[in-house]
Amino acid sequence: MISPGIGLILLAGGQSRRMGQDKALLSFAGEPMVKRLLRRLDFDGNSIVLISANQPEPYQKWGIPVVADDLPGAGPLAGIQAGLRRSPCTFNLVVACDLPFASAAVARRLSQVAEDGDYDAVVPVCDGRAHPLFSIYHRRLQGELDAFLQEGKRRVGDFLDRVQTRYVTESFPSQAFFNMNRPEDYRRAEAWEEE
Ligand SMILES: Nc1nc2c(ncn2[C@@H]2O[C@H](COP(=O)(O)OP(=O)(O)OP(=O)(O)O)[C@@H](O)[C@H]2O)c(=O)[nH]1
Repeated sequence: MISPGIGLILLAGGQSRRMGQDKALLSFAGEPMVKRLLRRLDFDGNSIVLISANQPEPYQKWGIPVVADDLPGAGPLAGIQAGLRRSPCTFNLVVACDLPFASAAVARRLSQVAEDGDYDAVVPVCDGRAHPLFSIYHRRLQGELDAFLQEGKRRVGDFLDRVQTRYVTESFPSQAFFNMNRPEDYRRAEAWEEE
C-alpha cells in the first residue's frame, strides 16, 4: 500500500480527441480504465479525487469523488490545480487516466522520495523523458499554480521548471509510463496485457 499521507488525483478531464472516445471510461481488458487504475495503484483508504470536465455519473456510481476543473478546457495543469485545491493531503500523486500499466511500485518509490525530502514536486524520468502526469505534487504549489495559469501558461513542464522539482532517474519499468492517445496505442497495450 501507498503511504496513507499521499492523496491520489486522477486526471480524467481531457477531450480524448485522438482516441475518439473517453479514455477514462475506455474498457481495457474488460475493465474501465479508471477502475483499473484504482485497483492497480492500491490507494485503499487514502484520499482520492477524480478531476473531470465530462460526465460525473459513472464515477459517482462507483463511489469515486469527482470535481470539475476550475478552468475548463485549460488542460492537465488545470486538472492538477483543481485536484490540489480539493485534496486534504500534503503530497498528491497525479495520475493521467490513460496509463494502463501505471505501477503501485513506482508510486510507492516516488512517495518515499517526496516524504523524505522537501520538494515541491517529484517527477520520474524514464528513458530520458520526464513523466509529469505520473508525479507527486505538494499542496503548497496551489498559489504558484494559480498565478502560472492566470498568466495564460499551460505547459506542465514549464511549471515544473519554476518550482523545486526533484527528477528521479532510476531504472523504472518503461511500460508504467506508456500512455494511450490513439486507437493503435490501445491495441498495442492490450496485446502486451495478453502476453
Ligand atoms: N482535468 C483535466 N484533465 C485533463 C485535461 N486535459 C487533459 N487532461 C487529462 O490529462 C491526461 C493527458 O491528456 P491528453 O491525452 O494530453 O489530452 P486529451 O484531451 O485527453 O486527449 P486529446 O484530445 O487526444 O489531446 C489525461 O488523463 C486527460 O484526461 C483538462 O483540461 N482537465
